[in-house]
Amino acid sequence: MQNFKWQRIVLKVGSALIAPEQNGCSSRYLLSIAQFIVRCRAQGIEVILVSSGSVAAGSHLFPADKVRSVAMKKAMAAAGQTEMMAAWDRFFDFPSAQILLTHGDLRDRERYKSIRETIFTLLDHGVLPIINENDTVTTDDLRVGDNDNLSAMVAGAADADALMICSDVDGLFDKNPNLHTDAVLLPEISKIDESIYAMAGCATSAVGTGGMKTKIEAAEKATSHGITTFILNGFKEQTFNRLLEGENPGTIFLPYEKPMQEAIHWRTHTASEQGELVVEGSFTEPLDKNSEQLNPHEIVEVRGEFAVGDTILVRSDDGTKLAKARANYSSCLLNFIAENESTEFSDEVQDSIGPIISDEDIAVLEKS
Ligand SMILES: Nc1ncnc2c1ncn2[C@@H]1O[C@H](COP(=O)(O)OP(=O)(O)O)[C@@H](O)[C@H]1O
Ligand SMILES: N[C@@H](CCC(=O)OP(=O)(O)O)C(=O)O
Repeated sequence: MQNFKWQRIVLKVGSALIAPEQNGCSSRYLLSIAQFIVRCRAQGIEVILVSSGSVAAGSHLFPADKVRSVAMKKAMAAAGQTEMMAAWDRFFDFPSAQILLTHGDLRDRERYKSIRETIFTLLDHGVLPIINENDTVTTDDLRVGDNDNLSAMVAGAADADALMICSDVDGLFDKNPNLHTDAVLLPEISKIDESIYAMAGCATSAVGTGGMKTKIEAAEKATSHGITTFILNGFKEQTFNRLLEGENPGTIFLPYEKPMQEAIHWRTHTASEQGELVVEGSFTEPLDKNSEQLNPHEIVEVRGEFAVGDTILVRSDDGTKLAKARANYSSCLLNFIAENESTEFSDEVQDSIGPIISDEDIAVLEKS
């Protein structure tokens, strides 16, 4: 028996729970999840719902006998999203709000802060945020691609205490339980490493995206921010009763004892790098204390094209990933000053613009 004390939770619901027959939305499994949301709110726990299912819900509106192009899947998402919102709304006598996001929104620091403020304002006014990826507008470059990772980014943005990923299996098993009858459920994970990822297989349902791999990635993102993460079976009503009784009905991933601060967590797990700065190997530790000392002649290579404000990966010349940082210079200007032999010129530029990377906007990475 555990004693859970949550103030704010993010509940992620997979497609198989929304549209088990891919024939519009079904209330079959949503009722017990909706009741859980109502009971949490009655106990003063704030809830944010991340709901998949728009593609599966919209599927029945399009011919099944044709190959489904990307454009058709986007159309299914657009049509299914309204069905999915309507399906949730039927259960609640409080208002809900739809938020559709892409990775392009979350990795931009200003838009990320704006999303945070909107979520907090909705919660302050008793409105249930229902979040999904904005599948209709995403491109390969802009998408998160799966709602497990999206829900972990949302949990970080919302300062949640717990992330509950509701799926079609009881939790994480040592191998895929849909393929191996002897698979064993792992009730508690205290450290996520390669051995945990090695157990994760792909989705086996027609509607799921990412399988267990993306759920473990989500758990890693969330627990490093101090957010307890669960993988749960959303098909079973008892899952939610047990949670409310303080029991773990699935797999619990314990939070890091020393969670990352919000800005560092965002830079590490949500912002994606637009380019790379390869620096001399001598320029290493402690990077978060001496990053401002980086001088242009220690730059070995500028990779990719990036603008001021983008996130860049700082790598040492032996290939080690050192940090993710805010680019205070565009790739174009950095190339120019790195190639210019004159120290006087680079000093002048730095006097006017400031350091190439700043101690305030850097997330040092574990060496890899
Ligand atoms: N080690 C594992 N433990 C549990 N499930 C696993 C494992 N490896 C692969 N899976 C698969 O992951 C699926 C859940 O992921 P997915 O279909 O993407 O669900 P959702 O739609 O809820 O996100 C399970 O149905 C199962 O087939
Ligand atoms: N954004 C997509 C869901 C993508 C996704 O991650 O699905 P799932 O693995 O079922 O959580 C949709 O609404 O259909």
